[in-house]
Amino acid sequence: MPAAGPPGGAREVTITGERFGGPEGRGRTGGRGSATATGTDGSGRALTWTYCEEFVPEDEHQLRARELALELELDRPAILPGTGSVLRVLAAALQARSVVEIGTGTGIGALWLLGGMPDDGVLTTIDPDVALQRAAKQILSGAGVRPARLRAIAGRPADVLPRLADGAYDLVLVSGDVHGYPQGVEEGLRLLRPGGVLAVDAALGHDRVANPARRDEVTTLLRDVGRAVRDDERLVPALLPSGDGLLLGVRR
Ligand SMILES: C[S@+](CC[C@H](N)C(=O)[O-])C[C@H]1O[C@@H](n2cnc3c(N)ncnc32)[C@H](O)[C@@H]1O
Repeated sequence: MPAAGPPGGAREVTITGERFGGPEGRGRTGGRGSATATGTDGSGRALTWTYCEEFVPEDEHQLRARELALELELDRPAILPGTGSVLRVLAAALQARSVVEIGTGTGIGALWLLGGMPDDGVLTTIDPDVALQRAAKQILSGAGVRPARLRAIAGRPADVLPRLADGAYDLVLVSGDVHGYPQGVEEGLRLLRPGGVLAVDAALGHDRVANPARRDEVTTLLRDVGRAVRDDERLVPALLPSGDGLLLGVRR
């Protein structure tokens, strides 16, 4: 499957596995695919991106969740493995016992996060789609996640987030609907304890955010969210090119 790779010029990338991205989307695999990439600009950036995405492979449960996301044709792409592995590292480094995820999807992000959290850690995951959340719970249960570790709340994040306690969380992942990102970031700041981490998935918007010629609504919104996190004095920011971009901020 030919697909464009990360910024850096013309290139050809062939990745065996699932499709990801829009017209400028990068190729993506379910974690077991073979990958070849030829950076015709000689930069090797596409090859590097693919290598990093496949560096920490996904397990059978994550692959099942990814297949389900493809079958259901979710309007937003699922969290990619490069992003998931960084989230797991963060959860483990923080020894995160309380994590919030906005946008459950089919449970891919949840599996990565829970994989890094201690055994008594609880993930609160919010999604407006009840049926999807039920499917995610089945996948998580099949992966051996105890029910006590999962607080799945079916509802609109705009309604649910204000009910969560101030400063009580180690990590907040903002994913799901991009239009909810500004509120997700603001609520995340309120929910995080000092030293906690705010993470925003898909922050590079299929490579459009970095391109100033792209001024469509979603790209502009993502760019604004990035700047807001970068310029917020309550956060120590970073933007990683993993997956479709992972925007991070540590709560001061
Ligand atoms: C691909 S994102 C899920 C990302 C997810 N964290 C993962 O692990 O892949 C798709 C999800 O966003 C959810 N969604 C739709 N509207 C939403 C909203 N306003 N806020 C948060 N999530 C929303 C959809 O129901 C769907 O489950």
